[in-house]
Amino acid sequence: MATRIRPSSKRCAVIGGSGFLGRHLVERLVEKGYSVAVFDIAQRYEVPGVTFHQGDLCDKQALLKVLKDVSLVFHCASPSPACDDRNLFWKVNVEGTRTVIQACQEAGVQKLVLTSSASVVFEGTDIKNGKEDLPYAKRPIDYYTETKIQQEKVVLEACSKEKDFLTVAIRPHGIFGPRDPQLVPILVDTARKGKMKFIIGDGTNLVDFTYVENVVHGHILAAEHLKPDSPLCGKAYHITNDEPIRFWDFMSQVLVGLGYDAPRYHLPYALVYGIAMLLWLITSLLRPLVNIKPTFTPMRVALAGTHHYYSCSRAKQDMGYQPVVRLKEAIARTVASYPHLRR
Ligand SMILES: NC(=O)c1ccc[n+]([C@@H]2O[C@H](COP(=O)([O-])OP(=O)(O)OC[C@H]3O[C@@H](n4cnc5c(N)ncnc54)[C@H](O)[C@@H]3O)[C@@H](O)[C@H]2O)c1
Ligand SMILES: CC(C)CCC[C@@H](C)[C@H]1CC[C@H]2C3=C(CC[C@]12C)[C@@]1(C)CC[C@H](O)[C@@](C)(C(=O)O)[C@@H]1CC3
Repeated sequence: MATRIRPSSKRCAVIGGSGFLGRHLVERLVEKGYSVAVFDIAQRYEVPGVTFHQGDLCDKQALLKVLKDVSLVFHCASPSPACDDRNLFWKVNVEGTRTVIQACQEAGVQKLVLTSSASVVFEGTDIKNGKEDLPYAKRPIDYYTETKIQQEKVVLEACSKEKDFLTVAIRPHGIFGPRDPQLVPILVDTARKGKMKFIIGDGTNLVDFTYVENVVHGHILAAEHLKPDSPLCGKAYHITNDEPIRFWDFMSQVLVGLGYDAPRYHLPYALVYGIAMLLWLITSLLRPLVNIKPTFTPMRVALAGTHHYYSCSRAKQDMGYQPVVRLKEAIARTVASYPHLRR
């Protein structure tokens, strides 16, 4: 019987490696001596020693070419949550992830690390120190979350010691840091439009914001601890900064750091949420005619006005996780990295 020659455990592929998290992950993997192949629909940078493969993860043949000689795959690709395109989310996050699993199994990949999201358990109501055993959201707040739930289920169910294919899911929350295309740019855009004067709710809600290097650290630890006899097989792990902060204090620190005023006036949560729902409904109905993207979506308002912070004790226990960059330093580094967004 022909025996398959196993590729080195340091040969990996990063699907979605051109994105914000993906690129930070690629850079750290290279520093740690991994040989890295990036698979993404777009190539946005170059790193010596990293090979780039442009393709859609829904295309199994394209994936197979890249995965045939790697033992470890990180899957951190997703359409942007802002696109709100249900068909695209299902095609890429659910069907595409099934294709990734099939391609991994056919190519003989041994480990798959998925970037999921802590929002898979978020329904718009308070979560305080949430653990991984919270049930998946029954009524996910948007299409992105709906498909992140299905994606995580598909990946964790595929974990099989018999097939020599192990999977684990990392659930980060509110990733921020240099080059993030979402959090700081949207925040500054909102401030420039004069809409960041208001605090939604009483302003005391605690939230996790997680520095990108800590998220990267969690992914690599997960990959290195994922073994047939380890507790990680087929499980999900919260990775946070382990320093919940008031949502509005975080926003204020970033805004003030960039020279903008901190929000001051309070608006009732229920009122803003109601308006956001109405706007979402109207823009959805108008979508065939015009594509309007409201700043205040129901998801953003829910995130801004509720508690949502998560325990990462499972990651600490099973993989020795500890954040490597504290929040104060993380905010300072992030603010310094956006000189072009200063007032
Ligand atoms: N940013 C956050 O706050 C956050 C929080 C929790 C989880 N996540 C998850 O982390 C992952 C990375 O997020 P990010 O913020 O870096 O997003 P990003 O948009 O910067 O990166 C996603 C990458 O996926 C690629 N991609 C999209 N569709 C693809 C396809 N069909 N085939 C191949 N590549 C494709 C994009 O080109 C992009 O480079 C996502 O899975 C996201 O759901 C993000
Ligand atoms: C207008 C608003 C009141 C203030 C603007 C800030 C806003 C842009 C960010 C604050 C929290 C962020 C966030 C995500 C996107 C950007 C924010 C809404 C997130 C929805 C991106 C996808 C992730 O998977 C996420 C759901 C997660 O679990 O981390 C994010 C949650 C936080």
